[in-house]
Amino acid sequence: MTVPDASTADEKMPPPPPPASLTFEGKHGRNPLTDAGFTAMCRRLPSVLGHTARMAWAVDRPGVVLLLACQLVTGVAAAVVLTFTAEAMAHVLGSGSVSERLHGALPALVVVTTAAAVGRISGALSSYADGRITPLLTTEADIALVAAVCRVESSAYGEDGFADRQEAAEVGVTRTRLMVQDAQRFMSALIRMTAASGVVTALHPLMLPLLLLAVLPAGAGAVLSARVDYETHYLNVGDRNVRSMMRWWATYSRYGDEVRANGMTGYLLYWYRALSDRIDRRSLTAAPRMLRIVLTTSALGGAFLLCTWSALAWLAATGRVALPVAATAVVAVQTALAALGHVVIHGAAMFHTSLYLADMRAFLDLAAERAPRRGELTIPERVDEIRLDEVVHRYPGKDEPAVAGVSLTLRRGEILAVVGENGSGKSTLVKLITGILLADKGRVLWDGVDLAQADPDAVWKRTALVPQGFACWPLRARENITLGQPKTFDDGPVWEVVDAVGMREAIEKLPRQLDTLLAKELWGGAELSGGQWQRLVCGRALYRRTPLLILDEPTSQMDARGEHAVFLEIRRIAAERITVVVTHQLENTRLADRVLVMDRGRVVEHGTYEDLVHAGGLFAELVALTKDR
Ligand SMILES: Nc1ncnc2c1ncn2[C@@H]1O[C@H](COP(=O)(O)OP(=O)(O)OP(=O)(O)O)[C@@H](O)[C@H]1O
Repeated sequence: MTVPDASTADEKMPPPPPPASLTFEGKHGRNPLTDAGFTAMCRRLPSVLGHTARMAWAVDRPGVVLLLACQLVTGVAAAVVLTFTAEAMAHVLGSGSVSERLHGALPALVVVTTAAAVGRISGALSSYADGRITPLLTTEADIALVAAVCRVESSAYGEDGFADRQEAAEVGVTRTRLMVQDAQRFMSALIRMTAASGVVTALHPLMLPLLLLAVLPAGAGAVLSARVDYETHYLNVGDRNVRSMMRWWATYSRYGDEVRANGMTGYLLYWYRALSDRIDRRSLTAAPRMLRIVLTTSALGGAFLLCTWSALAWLAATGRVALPVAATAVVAVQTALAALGHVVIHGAAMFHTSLYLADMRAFLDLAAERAPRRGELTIPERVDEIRLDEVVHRYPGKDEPAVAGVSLTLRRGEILAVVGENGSGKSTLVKLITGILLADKGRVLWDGVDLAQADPDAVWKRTALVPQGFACWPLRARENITLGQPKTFDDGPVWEVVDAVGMREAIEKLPRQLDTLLAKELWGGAELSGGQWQRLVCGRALYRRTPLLILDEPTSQMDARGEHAVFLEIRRIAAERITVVVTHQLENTRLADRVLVMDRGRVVEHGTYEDLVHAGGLFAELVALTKDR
């Protein structure tokens, strides 16, 4: 394992700590294998088949009809091949000259050839139907997952095990691709097996039980291997989740400068390798178990198979079955054996896939439970007053509330500045005002409507937010402004906000102006500076023209000109809305009608800039600190 460069520079430095050991546990961590034995597999198969069939039916009905028809034709063709093989054998091994015997067998051989050809064609058509259905099915599952995550209450992200369950569900989405294939192969093998078993049983009743014995060990082996594989996957979910996040953070071009200039590469690679080693170790522990399972079940299967062939030889040698019948039996046994083997193998594969699909479905159920269920109340177009009544919010796992009993009234036309030291609860307060988070205690009322009972979409339709950590969408410049509200028929309103945030010159210099893709690291296009991005994000909020405008540290990366332009615009449009600005630039609070000072989740001071600066409290202290440099 490589030790990071920074540490090796000093021999006495302790080795870096390994990544924390994470397991897919938490309160949702219940390994589904605890109830997935062999009987559970048999019980699960019809429901998994049914669910897949319903999903497939919803996305491609003609494809499903084609698939089912092909399965049926394949089965009938297999039965015809076997039946007419028996007839052909009877002629070939019967009495008469060679040419007479061949002549007699000819019609049956023609039927066998035709049925075999039909079977092959329907097999090819089945694969075609699978190829049609599977991509649509995977896309549907994928979109369902993305939509579910986008809709959950934002508090769900902080829930124990939520991210790991999402990661497990992502694997379920990728495994959806195998489900139709597994189901199709299972069904086709089942039909072929039924046809062949009928023929075999007709030849001698002893043959079928012997055949079953020959393939059952292989089936048990496949199920046991699937369990071991899933168990390993289950143990690795947490580590894989962290590893893929680390991978993204370490390789994302936006963070490349920090990684390089702070000498992080060595440690990040150590981290990445340590996690990968841990995952590999678990997988390698599983390998000998798998080998033991395969060897044991193969040996058992081989022994039973020997018994089957010996029994057939004995039946023929003792005259219990006629020679032509014995010859057909060889073909039928081969067919039944192959089909039975496939039934068991593909049944086990479906069981395997169904374990992952179960994770996906369980996550979708969880996400549905976490979807907002607040009520249907709507919010008027124009909001005159937002009132907070003793509002408290505590994040899960925290002892202290982030907002600890805040009462406040915001009125239309007013600008409120919120200040306070790091961690004092400003951003949390903003999230409570917008209904992103709901109050644990107390109420947030928009014109008398309690946000806990209001339709969140109605609330967010009337909200524009510049969050502290904003997104630089890999979209065109235009969509980076209109995203969330693409209402323009021409670019007039877009240019208006571009002007308001002083970005006209920068946008006009882009190769395709508003059409320029702002995603250099992905597909070319252009890149903006940090401050330019922040101006654009402010433009995005201003473009919405909503009754509530909230800006959380909106100008932290801007130059003086940008900051001036943004605050001028905020002032200009303030009469029409309620505006909240969170800032550490205390001078900027001069533009506000009122300043709210927060400390440890509480409002400790409240007034105009002039009042507070002379009040000798926390605000005055913070202002003095900004001047003492
Ligand atoms: N998602 C979260 N989960 C758990 N705790 C959180 C979360 N977000 C914030 N906190 C905690 O809540 C408290 C208030 O955080 P908040 O982000 O509201 O502070 P802030 O005043 O906006 O700070 P800053 O000035 O640094 O932006 C902090 O103790 C923080 O650790």
